[in-house]
Amino acid sequence: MSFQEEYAQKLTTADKAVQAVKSGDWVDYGFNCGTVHDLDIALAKYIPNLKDVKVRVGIEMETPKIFDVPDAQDHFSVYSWFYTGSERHYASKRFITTVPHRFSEMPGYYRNELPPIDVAMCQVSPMDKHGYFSFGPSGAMQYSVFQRAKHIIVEVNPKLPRCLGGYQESVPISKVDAIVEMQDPYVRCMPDSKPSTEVDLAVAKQIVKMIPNGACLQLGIGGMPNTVGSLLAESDLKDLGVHTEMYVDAYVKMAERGIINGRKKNVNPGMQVYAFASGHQEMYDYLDDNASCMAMPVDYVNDPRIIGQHDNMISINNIVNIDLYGQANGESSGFRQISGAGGQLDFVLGAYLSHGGKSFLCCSSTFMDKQGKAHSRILPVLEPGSITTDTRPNTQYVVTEFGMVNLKGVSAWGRAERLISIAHPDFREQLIKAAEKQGIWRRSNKI
Ligand SMILES: CC(=O)SCCNC(=O)CCNC(=O)[C@H](O)C(C)(C)COP(=O)(O)OP(=O)(O)OC[C@H]1O[C@@H](n2cnc3c(N)ncnc32)[C@H](O)[C@@H]1OP(=O)(O)O
Ligand SMILES: CCCC(=O)O
Repeated sequence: MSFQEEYAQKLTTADKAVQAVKSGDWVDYGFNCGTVHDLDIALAKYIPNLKDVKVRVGIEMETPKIFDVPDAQDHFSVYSWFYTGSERHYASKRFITTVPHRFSEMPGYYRNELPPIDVAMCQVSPMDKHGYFSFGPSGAMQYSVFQRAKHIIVEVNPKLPRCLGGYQESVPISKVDAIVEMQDPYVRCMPDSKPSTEVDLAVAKQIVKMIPNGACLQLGIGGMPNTVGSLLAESDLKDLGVHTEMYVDAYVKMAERGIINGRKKNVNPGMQVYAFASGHQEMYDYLDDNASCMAMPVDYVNDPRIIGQHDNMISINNIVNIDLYGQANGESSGFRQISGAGGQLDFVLGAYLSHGGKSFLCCSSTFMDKQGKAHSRILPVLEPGSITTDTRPNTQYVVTEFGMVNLKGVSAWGRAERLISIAHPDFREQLIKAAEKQGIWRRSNKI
């Protein structure tokens, strides 16, 4: 049978395809812009017939339609690898939970730890002449999701870029059980980022000064890494490389200006290596069939041992807050889950293993709540419920608009002193008093 004949045989409608889902099943929805679209609409109609379905999602750019099913918790629950606004805003409905993970380990969870997925679905780009569907910008762990899945449905999106890669970036038609074609195709984009503030720029400028020519970059999710990317795109730096979990818009600008060429990369020279890509249409167009970009599984990209092999690896990630011990929280506000750990710790660890490498955790010194009250992001201790994404010995550079400190090898006294020095001046006295009470303050100027 030719690939085209096999395609025709497996082609079905979204409404029929979702009938493969039974009560009690584990369903995987894809993630990022690879989250299914027409299949989601169909399942939202069908799922009220079912009970106890468990659906895995992550990095949702649009709220899945199943979230709006009436009495959702009577029919299914959602396990999110990484919250965005969708999960945050539905959290009170109690059908969503998060799954703590280190992203580099996730393919292993699917292969070895988790119950096999009963019905696995994701978006793919159109089949190539060899019978393969590309996972597009959302490869990362999709191959491992399919490895033990009992039933596989792909949703073909002709607008999804075909992302070339090293391995596990695509699936052959022989492994697929059903094919659905997206009716009004488009690729989901990240919401437009808020314009950079003076504070973002003050943080970004300090980091950019620390980046040498020939460095290899990882920019994390969120406002500040984004601002650093924009500054880098306008900089005179040379011969930068990319080895990053998440490919973001700023890399395109840097590559088009010739700032990124990967010439100095000692691993995968010349290639921009990434696990998934989240951004806007221009970036997706850039990635399409681009032989200088390499989509790789996340257990390769985020493996700290691989990250550490890159000389001058520069990792830049955002945090929600940090305490005077240097414990950094990148994912929650007390008990409220905001996002996820993703690959933050993978890159913090990997960059430190790199010859000349540095990891930067950044945040504004204060956070303004919805009532307009300012709160310090540098705290005496993390609030109850807050998650320690990076434990204290792993934290290296911490940056706010008031400065940058390096905590590696620094004592408890020294950490408190350094972190207070980059806190907002309005909070420094309060922090000193708290540090005294906690027994970690001595005007010592000792490390
Ligand atoms: C995908 C990846 O893993 S890339 C590799 C690295 N991985 C990571 O860095 C993962 C951890 N980091 C992150 O998730 C992000 O960088 C964050 C959450 C730290 C910052 O992301 P941003 O998009 O800049 O956050 P933003 O400032 O828009 O805030 C997001 C939400 O958190 C809330 N928030 C942020 N800071 C605080 C705070 N100190 N206290 C209370 N709430 C807060 C905001 O109000 C907002 O909530 P809302 O949209 O429901 O109103
Ligand atoms: C799907 C999970 C993505 C992440 O953890 O960054």
